[in-house]
Amino acid sequence: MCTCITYHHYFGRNLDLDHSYQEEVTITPRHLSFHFRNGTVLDHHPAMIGMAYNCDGYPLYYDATNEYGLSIAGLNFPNNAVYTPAEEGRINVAAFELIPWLLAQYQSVAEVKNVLPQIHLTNEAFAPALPSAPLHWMIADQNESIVFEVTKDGNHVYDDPIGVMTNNPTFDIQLWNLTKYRSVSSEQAPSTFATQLQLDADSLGMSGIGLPGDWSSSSRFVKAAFTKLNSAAPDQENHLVSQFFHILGAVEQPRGCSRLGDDKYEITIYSSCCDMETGIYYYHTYDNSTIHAVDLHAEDLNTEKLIAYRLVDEPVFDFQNR
Ligand SMILES: C[C@H](CCC(=O)NCCS(=O)(=O)O)[C@H]1CC[C@H]2[C@@H]3CC[C@@H]4C[C@H](O)CC[C@]4(C)[C@H]3C[C@H](O)[C@]12C
Repeated sequence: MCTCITYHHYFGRNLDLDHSYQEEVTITPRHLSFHFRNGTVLDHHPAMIGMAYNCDGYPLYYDATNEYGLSIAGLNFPNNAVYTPAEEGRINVAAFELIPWLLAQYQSVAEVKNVLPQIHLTNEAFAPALPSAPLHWMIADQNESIVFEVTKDGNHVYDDPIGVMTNNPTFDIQLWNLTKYRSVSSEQAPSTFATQLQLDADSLGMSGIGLPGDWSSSSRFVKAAFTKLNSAAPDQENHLVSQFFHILGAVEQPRGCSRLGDDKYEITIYSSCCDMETGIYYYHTYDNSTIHAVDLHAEDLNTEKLIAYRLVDEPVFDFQNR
């Protein structure tokens, strides 16, 4: 499972999975030539930065942001995502191509909103060993967020007024589910149990009782939404980035709490936070909580080959007395 959020001008996600594909922070320069399965070739386009599994020089992005700040993340959507074979006369885009297709051609969510209804997502695999993954996408810029889902009844483009997305069920149900929690609060609430019984508060934070604490997709949605929407951070770059990771931290998965089988557990492999204004991609991994950063504009972007940075994932302790 995964969780994706926007916060101020930042966009990022937790990638929750039992193993890493050796993904890397990956910069696609402006002249990498994209040969899309529908025949379109784009050999100059805005540069992009994000997390990708790089296969033969092609970036299979999980999440990415382009030079204009347009950002997209793919999240698991099992049993709901429906891709079908390419059809003549439609804008066929293989599911693995959606991120580069949009980031190479558009600058804002407003533009993307107009094209998504026309796109036909196909089930073409990148390679036989990499069949298409059942995904849905959160797409954002500095002004707004949307969610794109293709299910058995077609394309859905939802406004995402809270800037949060997780996995199943479909986005309309995730949003509606929030109504169950309409009375939880970050304030110190008065005793309302019954007029004839006044109950003292044992601690702070009690008005949040009722918020889910488990790691299911719909629970993470509620908890991430609550944490983000009540978030208060000093309005300075470094504090906002730090706060961003705390919001994602509220729904991160410690190894052991969600077992997939034998020795397999779902964990938060990495958490990312991309500055949509500057193109700086911040991340930390499961075993290294130092925030590392890669700057899109520190590279020569007028080139043709992927630029990739391996994730730092070794535990490191910074001793203060030796
Ligand atoms: C699994 C991940 C979602 C995390 C998640 O939600 N895990 C819940 C598991 S569980 O459902 O709870 O058991 C998703 C998110 C993005 C995906 C990659 C996108 C590019 C590429 C597309 C190709 O077509 C197939 C290979 C490819 C590398 C994809 C592999 C994998 O699919 C990725 C990592």
